[in-house]
Amino acid sequence: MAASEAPGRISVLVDDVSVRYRTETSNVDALPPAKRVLARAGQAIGLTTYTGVDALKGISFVAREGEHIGLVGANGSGKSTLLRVIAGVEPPRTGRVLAEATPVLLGVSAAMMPALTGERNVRLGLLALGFHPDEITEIMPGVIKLAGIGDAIHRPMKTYSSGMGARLRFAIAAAAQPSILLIDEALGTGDAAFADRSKRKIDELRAGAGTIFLVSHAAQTIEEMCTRAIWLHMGELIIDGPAVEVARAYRWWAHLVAKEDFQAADEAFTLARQGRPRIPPSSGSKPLSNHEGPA
Ligand SMILES: Nc1ncnc2c1ncn2[C@@H]1O[C@H](COP(=O)(O)OP(=O)(O)OP(=O)(O)O)[C@@H](O)[C@H]1O
Repeated sequence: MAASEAPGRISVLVDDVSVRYRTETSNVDALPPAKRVLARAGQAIGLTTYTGVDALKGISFVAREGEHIGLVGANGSGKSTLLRVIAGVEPPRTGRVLAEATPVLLGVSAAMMPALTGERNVRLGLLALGFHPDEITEIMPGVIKLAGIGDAIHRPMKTYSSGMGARLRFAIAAAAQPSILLIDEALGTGDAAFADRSKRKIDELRAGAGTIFLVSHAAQTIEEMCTRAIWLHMGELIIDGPAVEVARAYRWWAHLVAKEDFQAADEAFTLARQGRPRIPPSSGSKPLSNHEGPA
C-alpha cells in the first residue's frame, strides 16, 4: 500500500523537529573561526573542547494508522535519533512530536535500575508502561520467558552483560503490545536462539500494531516490510514516499557512492531531493546488495 493510499487516522505528527548533540571534539580546526582561538587556548591548559552535532534538522511529516514506515540513510544520518525523539526518550531542541498513543521503542524504552534484580526491573518496567499490578503478575512469566536469561533474572542488573540487559529490555517493551511500534534493527542483539525468538515476537507485534517505524540498513527489508519510506541524510529529510521507490533510490545512490561515481551519485541525490527519485532499470531483475553504500 503506498503512502498516498493510506487513509488511516493520523497517529504521529512530527513537526519541525531538530536535535543537536553537544559532544567533545579534538578537532579545533573544524570549529567556527570565532571559537577556534579560544578553543586552542583552552586545549593548551587541558580544557575539553565541545562542539554541536546537528543530528536532525527541521524534520516534519505525518504518519497514519496502517502505515509501516521505513527509515533509510547512511550511518549517522539521524535514523536512530528520529526513533528516539518519537519514543520520547530524546527531547528535540526545536519542534514537537504528537502521538495518539504512547510510541514504544523496542529495547530502550524501559529505564533500568542497576542495583535491582532483573525480576524487579521487569515489574517496574511494566508499571511504567501502564500495566496494573494484577496484570503484571499474570504476564511476568511470559516476559521472563521471552528474555530467556535463566537464573540471572534473580540477580542485580549491574551484573548483566550488555546482551542480557538488552534481552530484558526487549522483553519488557514487547509486553506493551503498542499501537505505535518503533523498531531499530541496530538494537538486534543476543545469540542465535534469542534472535529467532525476538524475530517471532517482532512479527507478532507488527501484526498487532497500527503504525510501525522501522530502521534497517537492509533496504530490501524496508521494501518488503514497509508501505512508505523516509530517506534521511545528515539530519535532513531527503524524500518521503512509497517504500519501494524511496528504498531503491537510496540503494542506487549508495551503490554509486560505493563505486566512487560521485557525479552520478550527486545527480541521483538531487533528483531524489526534488521528489523525482531515480530507480535503476535493472533493480527489479537484479537486486543491488542490501548492504551496499557509504556506511
Ligand atoms: N549521544 C550522542 N552524542 C553525540 N552525538 C551523537 C549522539 N548520538 C548520535 N550522535 C550523532 O548524531 C548523528 C546521528 O546519529 P544517529 O545514531 O541518529 O544516526 P543513524 O542514522 O541512526 O546511524 P547508524 O545508521 O550508524 O545507526 C551522528 O552524527 C552521530 O554521531
